[in-house]
Amino acid sequence: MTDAPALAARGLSHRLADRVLYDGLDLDLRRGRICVVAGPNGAGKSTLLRALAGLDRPQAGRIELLGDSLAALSPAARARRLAYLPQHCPAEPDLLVREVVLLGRLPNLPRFGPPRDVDAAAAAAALARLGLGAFADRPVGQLSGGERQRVMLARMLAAEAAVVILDEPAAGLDIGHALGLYRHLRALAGEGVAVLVAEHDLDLARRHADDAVLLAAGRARVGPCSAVFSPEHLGAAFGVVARERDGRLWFEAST
Ligand SMILES: Nc1ncnc2c1ncn2[C@@H]1O[C@H](COP(=O)(O)OP(=O)(O)OP(=O)(O)O)[C@@H](O)[C@H]1O
Repeated sequence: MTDAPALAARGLSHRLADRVLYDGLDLDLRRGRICVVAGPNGAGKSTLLRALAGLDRPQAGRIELLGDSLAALSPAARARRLAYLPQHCPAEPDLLVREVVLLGRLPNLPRFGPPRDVDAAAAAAALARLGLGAFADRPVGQLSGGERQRVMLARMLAAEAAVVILDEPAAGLDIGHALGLYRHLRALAGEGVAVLVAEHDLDLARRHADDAVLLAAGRARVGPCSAVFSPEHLGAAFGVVARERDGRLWFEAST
């Protein structure tokens, strides 16, 4: 693994008509590491993730993906390097689970070419990894919300991208599957992928992140998870009283 970040953002800014979401934000995503983005509702997490994924042009700043300007890459070239799982990810309900997962290989296919053996193998591996083998031939519209979320995760894994960006992937998952999700993300990181996740569950975030971004009230704290997600910073960001006991966070409404 090289020391160069897989994705490097410098000076990112985003302003709404009436407020700033972030201004001059610098962030490096490194292979082998999980970075978690947290912050109150409306703080700008999804906005930041969309910019880092190349879906929206940042209002200011620049982003490099594996050494190239993100803005200069074609959508297909970008998607071969970076996979993005949005917060709400619709899927055609009649498609079979195996077909949805195979769609994750689209950026890798030769132009107008059918899936090759290598694509089928990557999709099958992603299905197996998420424990979805038994669902492979079911229409995705028949699955529960949590099952569908795992299918979308498998679709993202099938792309075999160097950087993965996930917007609240644990939302709607039971605790077992949420922990399983982070186990998969840690395994991905162990394979040299750079992982960025927006997460509302601060205990999950603190347990699994190496690095962190805390967005609140127009300010971005960026750095090692242990420093950024301190009780003091979290309490201030969410407007609550935060304490740490036995390594766990406890929150109370501030009076
Ligand atoms: N197209 C848009 N035009 C104007 N404002 C927008 C637009 N998209 C998002 N916003 C606003 O930008 C702010 C940040 O939205 P964003 O979705 O990034 O927040 P978030 O931190 O992901 O929130 P949540 O935790 O609720 O998912 C919100 O106040 C939202 O209303």
